Parts: sequence; structure tokens; C-alpha cells
Amino acid sequence: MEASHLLHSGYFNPTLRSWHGSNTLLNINQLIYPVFVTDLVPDESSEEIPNFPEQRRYGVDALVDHLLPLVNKGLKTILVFGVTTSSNKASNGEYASSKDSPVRRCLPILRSKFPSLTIAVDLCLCGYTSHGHCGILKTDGTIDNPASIQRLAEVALSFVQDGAHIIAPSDMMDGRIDAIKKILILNNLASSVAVLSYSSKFASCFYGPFRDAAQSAPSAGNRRAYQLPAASTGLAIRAAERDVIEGADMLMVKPGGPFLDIIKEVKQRFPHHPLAVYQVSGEYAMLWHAARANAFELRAAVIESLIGMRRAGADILITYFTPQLLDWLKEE
Ligand SMILES: NCC[C@H](CC(=O)O)[C@@H](CN)CCC(=O)O
Ligand SMILES: [Zn+2]
Repeated sequence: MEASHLLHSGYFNPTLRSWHGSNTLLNINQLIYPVFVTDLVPDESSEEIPNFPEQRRYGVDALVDHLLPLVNKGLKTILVFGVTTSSNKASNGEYASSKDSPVRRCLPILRSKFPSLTIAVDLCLCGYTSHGHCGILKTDGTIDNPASIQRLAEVALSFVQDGAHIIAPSDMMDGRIDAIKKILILNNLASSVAVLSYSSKFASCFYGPFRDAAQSAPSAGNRRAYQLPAASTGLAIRAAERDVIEGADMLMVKPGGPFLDIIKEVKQRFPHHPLAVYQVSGEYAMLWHAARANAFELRAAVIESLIGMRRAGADILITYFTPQLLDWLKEE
């Protein structure tokens, strides 16, 4: 046999094997843990979410209790989603910036309780609009883009004033990064808060459990006019480029597993921007239920899935498995 046919010599023991994947290592500092804060339950309570196994909606105080042991285990970053009662929802999503909203109430408390925790806040209107779309609508039911990005910028400012370290706009409106950066500059806050844009976010079937959690499914129509077509690489790249030009500090591809090629392409084109990848609720539920059905061992499947995203180019991993990974990665 020729030496050129010999590969086993390069990976016959664990140390040699570890040298073949150093750029895909997982560590807890890369993890962002999505959490739901709500006024649907009393502050000290929490509730299960149908179709979203082991995930809960937390009252403000219950969220603090839930996070404390995780922060003690090394949790570094959370991504906060607000869930409010339908009576607070209106066509322009006014309640999103209300000081009584669960997100605005929890931010100063989280900052005070967990000084080491980096707090990202999802920015969108769908959790606060009566129609459930991510932006404000014109009378004909289409997106009013200028009104939407102005509203989003105002909401972003309120979150920053309450203590958010990172604003993560998931709305997919055109020009919202520029609008957010401009209002932060105007208020002399731009240098102390990052904008993590959901830049390449696709219209995906994998958001179902989240929409149950956030009670944010559109009451009519769908989000295909502003979330990217799953088949389009070009729009994914152009959306990332648009957000880089507008000043995004970090980029994102979402969902993760079904879009590894997009992750690779975005990272290759924009190597100097940290790239987050969101392992979304449907990916989470798929792995969870398959493991429950004994298709595979959950820990192995989750780690292999996330290593795939890292191999494709992810620097940051947004995953609902974060609490388990805080233990699993210690044992690796
Ligand atoms: N702002 C839209 C929410 C959005 C997807 C959707 O419901 O269209 C995601 C949250 N940023 C869903 C995330 C998930 O499914 O885990
Ligand atoms: Zn939305």
C-alpha cells in the first residue's frame, strides 16, 4: 500500500483526533440561551409551553430564580423574548416599549442580580401586534417598512435605556439596522450596546414551538414577504451585506442545521463579523423527541449538530439546550 493511501495513522488516538477539529470546539462562552419572560403568569410563577418540551415562560422573579444556578455554572449570555397578554397587543405594537412590559421590567433586575451576564434582547413587533406580523401594516395588509423601522428603533432605545447589552432585531425589515444605529447615536448610546442582526433569517417551518411560546403567529397571512425564501442563497448573502453596511456588529443565520451551506458562505464573505447561528425551536423539538423515541442519545446528537454549525463557520450558538450544555461540555 502507498503511504498516500494511509489515513488511520493520523487519528488513531483521542489526542490525534482532537487535532483534526480544533476550529469546531464547543465551549460555554459561545452559547446564548433564549428565555421567555411573560406577564401571562404572576412574577413568581412559570408555565409550560405546549409543543416546546422542557421550555417554560417565566414571570420576572421566576426568571431570576431559573437563571441563578445556570449563571453559577458559567452561563454567559441570554436572549430575552417578551410574551404579553393579547389585551396588550395593538396594530402598531405600542406595548413593546411600555415600561410595564415584562422585558422592560426584567432588564434592570437582571442587570442588578447578574452583573456578569450579557443580556441580549430580541427586538421585534410580532409579540406585541394584534395581527402578529413582525412590522406595522399598511391598510392593504402589506408591511409599512418606514413606520416599522421607526417603531423598532424606538423600542430598541427603550431596551438599551433599561440595560440591554445587545439588541437582536429578528423582524427582517429593510433598513432596521441603520434606524437602530441612528437612534442610538442620537442618544449617545451607540458605543455601549451591540446590534446582533438576525441578518440571514429564513421563512422556515422550524419556528412552530417558538410561535406557541411567544403566541406570535400571524393572525392572517405569513412572513414570507419579509423572511427570506429558504431556497435563496443570494438573498441570504445580500441581507448579510446590507446589515454589515448599516453597521451590524454581529450577523446571524437562522435556522441552523438545515442552512449549513449558508453559514459557510456568510462566514467566508464576512470573516470579520462574529457569526451567530440559531438552533431554532423546531430543531430543538426534533432532537428532543427523536432522543425520547430512542432514535439516538440526546447529548451526542445535540453536540454533533452544534459541531456541524461550528464547522460551517458559527462563532456563537443560540440554543435552547444551553442549560444541559453547561454540564455536558464540562464532561467533554
Ligand atoms: N420575530 C420572529 C420570531 C422568529 C421566527 C418566527 O416566528 O417567525 C424566531 C425568534 N426570533 C423563532 C425562533 C425559534 O423558532 O426558536
Ligand atoms: Zn417577529
